[in-house]
Amino acid sequence: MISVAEAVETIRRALSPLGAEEVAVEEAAGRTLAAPVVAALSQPPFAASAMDGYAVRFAEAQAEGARLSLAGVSSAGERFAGPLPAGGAVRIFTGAPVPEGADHVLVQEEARAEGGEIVVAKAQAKPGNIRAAGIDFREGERLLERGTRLTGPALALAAAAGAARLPVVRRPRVALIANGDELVLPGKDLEPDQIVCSIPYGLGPMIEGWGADATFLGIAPDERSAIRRLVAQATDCDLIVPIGGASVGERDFMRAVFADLGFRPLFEKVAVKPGKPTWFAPGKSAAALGLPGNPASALVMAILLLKPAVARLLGQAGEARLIRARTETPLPATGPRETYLRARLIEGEDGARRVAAFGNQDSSLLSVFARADVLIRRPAGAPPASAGAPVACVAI
Ligand SMILES: Nc1nc2c(c(=O)[nH]1)N[C@H]1C(S)=C(S)[C@@H](COP(=O)(O)OP(=O)(O)OC[C@H]3O[C@@H](n4cnc5c(N)ncnc54)[C@H](O)[C@@H]3O)O[C@H]1N2
Ligand code: MOO
Repeated sequence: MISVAEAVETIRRALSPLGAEEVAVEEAAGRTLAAPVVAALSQPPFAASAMDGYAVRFAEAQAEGARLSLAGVSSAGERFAGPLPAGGAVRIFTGAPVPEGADHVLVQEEARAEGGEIVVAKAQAKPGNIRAAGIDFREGERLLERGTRLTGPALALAAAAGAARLPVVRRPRVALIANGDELVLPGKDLEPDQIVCSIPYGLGPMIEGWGADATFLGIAPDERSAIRRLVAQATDCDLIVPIGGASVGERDFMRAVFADLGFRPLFEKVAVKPGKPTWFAPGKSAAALGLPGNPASALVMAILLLKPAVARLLGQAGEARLIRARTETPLPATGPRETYLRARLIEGEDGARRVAAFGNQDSSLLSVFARADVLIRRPAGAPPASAGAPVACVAI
């Protein structure tokens, strides 16, 4: 059995980033850059006032009571024509170009207008209140790297730098296939021995949140031909995620059907709890990542393996950021599999973060999963941890 880290590495090696397309900046939220954003202009393009007041020469405006003659106005959008005359001041507004020759903006609260003159009402300590041209970024500067997920602030930066359209990676298409004679869609009356198929309704939004499109193709009964029919519908997908039927039971057909269809298994079990019967098999045009049928196992493995798979297709670095915290409760020793415990973070008043694992970690429990915000990661073969011990957590 391979470790989670090896499984992630295997998946990353087997998949390659998808092609690019161009979208308008207002359409690009949540997309991933396929090429760096390079500034087409400098920001600010000119030295700009940071305050409303008067553009002056510091040396002429330093002393309280100094008088300067008002030479004109510089507004945001319309600059004062010409340089600042000797002994002069230019009325200026925040964001307006600073006239040539001025090296200070006297804020209006520290000045008095008297007829055509400005009187300095408070001695000035040092020149300031001017934003130099290009302090945010300069033309030609590389601002955002390829593989960056476009957040609001990143898009504001791209727009400020003159990018009206952006090269982004095509959204990966992920198909979900449920499997099991016992499963029915939500809202249907249950016959005896049936349960509701729930996992796709959790995976779909998670996948969309990672930047891919998810389609639930339906439930295949435990029958090879039915599974094959659903797989055939996933033709234009990049990833197929069969759920359940992954284990060793006589009716666990998933891996076998995919193998028959030419998908080449690279791993069939992972040394992790929950989620051991997780498998990965790249095919000709798509790769299959099979998740276990137990709901918590499926969702844990989606976070640990499906998320990095989507990140790889998007050309992202995809390193999971770990959250450090101290465990609120003692934790048992782990067995030979790396173990992930559903848990809740508690922000301590002292700024120290604590994390409380739920008491029941059964891999069928969605009631616990829905209340969890992190997974505590315990290494394989770890000894018991006492309350207060530091642990690493993965965000859900
Ligand atoms: N003898 C062994 N038995 C099992 C082993 C093992 O190593 N030896 N592994 C166990 C582990 S660990 C897991 S996890 C499960 C997963 O098995 P499968 O992937 O084959 O899952 P199923 O048997 O199809 O289903 C398990 C469980 O989950 C329910 N399920 C399935 N799909 C859905 C869905 N879409 N929505 C909600 N619930 C679903 C299903 O009804 C079962 O209750 O195997 C252990 N057994
Ligand atoms: O790994 Mo299973 O996923 O332990 O319940």
